[in-house]
Formats: sequence, C-alpha cells, structure tokens
Amino acid sequence: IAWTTWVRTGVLKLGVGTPQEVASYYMGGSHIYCTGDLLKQVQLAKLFSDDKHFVDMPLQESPELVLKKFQQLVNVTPEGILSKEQLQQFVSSSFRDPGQEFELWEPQDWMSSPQILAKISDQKLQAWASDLNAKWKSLGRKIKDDVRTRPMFYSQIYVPHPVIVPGGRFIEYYYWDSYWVIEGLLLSEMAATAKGMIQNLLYLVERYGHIPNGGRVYYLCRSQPPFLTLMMDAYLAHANDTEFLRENIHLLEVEYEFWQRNRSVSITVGDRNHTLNYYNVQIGEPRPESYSKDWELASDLNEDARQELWAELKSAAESGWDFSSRWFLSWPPPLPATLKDTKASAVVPVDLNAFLCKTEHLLASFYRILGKEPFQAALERRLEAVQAVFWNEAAGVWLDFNLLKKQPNPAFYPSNLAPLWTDCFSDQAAAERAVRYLEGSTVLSYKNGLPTSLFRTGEQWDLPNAWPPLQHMVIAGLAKSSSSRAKEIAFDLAQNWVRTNFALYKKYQAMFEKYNVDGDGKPGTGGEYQVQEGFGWTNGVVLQLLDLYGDRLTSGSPSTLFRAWIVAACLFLLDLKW
Ligand SMILES: OC[C@H]1O[C@H](O[C@H]2O[C@H](CO)[C@@H](O)[C@H](O)[C@H]2O)[C@H](O)[C@@H](O)[C@@H]1O
Repeated sequence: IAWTTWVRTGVLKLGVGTPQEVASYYMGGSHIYCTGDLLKQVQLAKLFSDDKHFVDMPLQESPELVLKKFQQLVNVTPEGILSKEQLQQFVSSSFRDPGQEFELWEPQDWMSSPQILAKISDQKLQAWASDLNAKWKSLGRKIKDDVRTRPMFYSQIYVPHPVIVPGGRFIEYYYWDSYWVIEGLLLSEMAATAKGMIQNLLYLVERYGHIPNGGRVYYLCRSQPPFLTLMMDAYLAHANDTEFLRENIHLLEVEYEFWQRNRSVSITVGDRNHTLNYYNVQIGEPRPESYSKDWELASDLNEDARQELWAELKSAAESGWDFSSRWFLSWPPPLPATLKDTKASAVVPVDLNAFLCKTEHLLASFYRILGKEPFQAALERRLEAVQAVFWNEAAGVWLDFNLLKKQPNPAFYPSNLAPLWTDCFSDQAAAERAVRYLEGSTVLSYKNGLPTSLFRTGEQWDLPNAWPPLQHMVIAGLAKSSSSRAKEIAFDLAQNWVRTNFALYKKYQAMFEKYNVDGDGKPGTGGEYQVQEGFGWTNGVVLQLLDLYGDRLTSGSPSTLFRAWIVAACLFLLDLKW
C-alpha cells in the first residue's frame, strides 16, 4: 500500500537513490522474489534448470519468518554461503511448487462452434481452428482468493478475473500477449472472458499506475508495449458496451500518462523539437527470473557497468523483444555483437511510437463518443514527429532512431512497418513505398514466415525466428492499404504463416510461441529458454488470419495424389491433341 501511495502521489521518482533502493521500493520491497541474499544464493546455485521456477514458488511461511530462518543459517555458515544441498533443503521446507496459486477454472462463455468456423473453406483448417478454439480452456487460469488475502506469500500479483496465459513456463498473464489473446477470444465469441482480462489490466493501472510486464511482483518495475487502449477498442468493436468505456476511460488515460511521464524523450530535427517515447527502465540488479544468466553475463564488469547493463536488459525486456540485435549498440554489424552490447534506452523505437499514436487516435475518438475533445492535438504532434524522426526517404520506410549515434538504424525489422498497421502516417503513398521496401530486400523469400531480422545473433528476436505478433502487424498493415500489390503480399504472408503453423501442429500436436524460418519450418530457437508451447498469441493470430482470409487460405501444397492426377490429365489432353 505504501509504495502504491508513493507512485500515486508522485513521491517515488525513478532514478532517485541507489539502483538497489529504487528496485526495492519499486518492487514492493520484496526481499525474497526481487532482491536480496536469499534470491542471489538460490539462483546462483542453479537449483532449477530455469531460474523462473524459484521466483514462481509460493511461500509456506511468512516472508519475515523465511528470511529470519535463512539469516540464522547464513550466520552459522562459513563465509555465509550455503551449500547447494543446504539451499535445496531450505527451499523445499520453506516454499511450495509453482502453480499452486491457481484454482481449476473453465470459461463459462466457451462454445464449441463459434461462427468463425463456418467462414473457413478448407476442411483441415476448419478442424484445426476448432482445436485452437478448444485450447482457450487449457490456457485459462483463475487466481485463488488466498493470493488476495495473503499476497506476501506469493510472487503472483492478484487480479480479480480469470486470465488466458501464454502457456509453457509462462503461467501468468503477459501484457502485450494479452492483446492477441483478446482478439482471438473475441473471434471465439468469448467476450466475457476478454472483458475480464481488460478489467484486470485496468485494476493494475488503478493500483500501480502502469501495467507490469507480467503478473508477478518481479515484473513490477517494467511494463511492456502499450496495448490497453487497443484492447478496449477490440472489445468495443465486438460488444456494444459504451458504459464500460465511460467508467474506465480515465484509467486508459492514466496508463497513457505513464508512458508520457516516464518514457518520453525530446529530439530536435532542424529547428523543431519532437517528443517521442522509448523503453527505459533505470533499475539495476539482475532480472530475478533470469538471475544467473544476467549475473554471468556481467561477470567481468565493474559495479557501475554491471548495474547499467542490467538496467539495459530490463529496458529491452520492456520492449517485448528480449533480446535482439535491434537493441545492440554496435550496428550496423560487423557481428558478432552480443547481448552485452544491449543499450535499449538509446533507441527510439518505431513500433512503440506507432502503438502510442494509435492510442492517441483511439482516445480522441473515444472522447468524441463521450462528447469531449482532448487528444486530437497530441495525435497531430505524434504524426508530425513520426514523419520527421522515423521516416527515411532513401529507405522508403520508417527506421528506429539511435539517440547516442544520432542516426537511424538502417537494418530490417518488421517493426519498421508498424505505422502502416496503426495508421500513423499522412502520406498515402506510404503503402506503395513499403511494398518496394519489402520487395527490395530478401525478407519475402522466407517461405515459413517473415523473419524478425536478418542477423543471426542467437537471440530469440532475430533470424531465424519469426514471431506471431510481428506477422500479424505487417499482414494487417498491408491488407488494409489501398495498394493491390500490398494486399497480395499480405495474403501471401498469411498463407505462408498459416501453412507453417498448421504443418507443425500436425507434426507435434502443438502450437509454439515462435517459429524458425529455416528449411521446412521448425519451432523457434535461441534465446535464454527452450521454445514454449501453448500458445496464447500464436492461437490468437491464426484465428485472426483465418477470420481475414478464411475463404482463400489452404492447409498445404496440393497433395501428391492431386499433383499426379493433374499430370495425368495434362498428358491425356496432350495425347488427344496429337
Ligand atoms: O524469462 C525471460 C523473459 O520472458 C518473457 O519474454 C518472452 O515471453 C513473453 C511471454 O510470451 C513475451 O511477452 C516476450 O515478448 C518474450 O520475449 C518476459 O516477458 C521477459 O520479461 C522475461 O525477461
């Protein structure tokens, strides 16, 4: 309660105090899940194959008691460092297995035959869509009331309504993932579940002043790409619920203000000053859920340098692209640049500003519905800034801007096309230019999906991975333009993506968080954890593409039998002719 008050009254200013103090305040002072010696010793002893496991474990006793018992052990241990066996014993007697904060829940609004199924011509795709519709049931979670009444026993942040989680190791909500999940739920005609997820995020805004990266206290110090207002728009397009908008529009504004107050930067172009937004988490210490990895990465750095690197890793995680060459300082390559080169707070990203541009656009139109007029001026300023800072006439596309180099990053990233999707441009030739940009690079030659970049860094947001949200943004942006070639490319990209996802679903009976564009198509690879199955946004994006092109998409190349039949028919016709 105390720290929420600090946020509300503005007393807590990021950047005041040591990184540890700020982290500790910001994270609600959790000396078990966010910072402190217990966290450090357990994570560095690598008790579990994934560091996230430990910070997801609920407590068996109060945090004060657990910390006291740990301190007693430390006091009687030479140099205060417990052995792996001692730590194992301590953790198993003081913590419970992850996942016990949830109770069984089946969505009440789930139905077996939503109307979208009837829009899909290909029988195999239709059956697959039916399977994906059923997956919402296995990805649904309801948080136990005990988390509300005894929050200090959990790292899970309580929210009042059930959620659909991504899946695999991600057993809590994630902010930007929820956008594609909600779009998918709406196509499955599960508007009540979708509304509940939006209510949860509004609850978090009311409580913390922003939406944390995910539903854990160790994610509190950072957000993720801002999609709350877009989620409200998606919901309103399916449900005539102006009352819900009226009751909550002030919270949409609070969330928008979080980005304006804490994540904005001024850039001068010519004699004009422009204000744009960036990802910037000035809080040190390793990420609790990847503690040992962050610790090892910084092992040869001095104290200041490692705190700075850890803050940059958090800024990159806030972007949702954790991690990527996009945040490396040493571009344009020569690679190998590594994760250590991450300097995300130096990048002013095209996509973040495109999302906020959409937010301003939507807030302006929401207020108009409610009979008020703010936000139009903010939208106009954003349009001007996006054109002045990001649009690159030579490349014919928008490019991220690097504050340290005072230059655009010339590399290909699907995010370069985000303004097309969010209508954040005034020049109607933009779509044609985007087509030429795509056709002028090699990215359309990848038949399993649009790659995340053209650099093989081993990080998950780079080649060879392709991610569902990025496919959707580019496809939807091209599809809505008036250019016929842009529409054709959009369809081809959708067809490639759906075929890849479908082929791997047949092979593994699973949907993955990301896919590998190499060869015949594989689950994604690289990064700091194994590719995960589930998967919330993947299912949402496939349902959206099937909604858009269900009458044209096909499940695979023509079967061998069909091809043999065509050859036989041709031979027969030739024979007749002769
Ligand atoms: O544990 C490492 C990181 O895991 C998350 O990031 C990845 O999964 C999220 C859930 O699907 C997704 O939103 C994000 O874009 C992925 O990169 C988490 O969000 C990170 O903060 C965390 O460090």
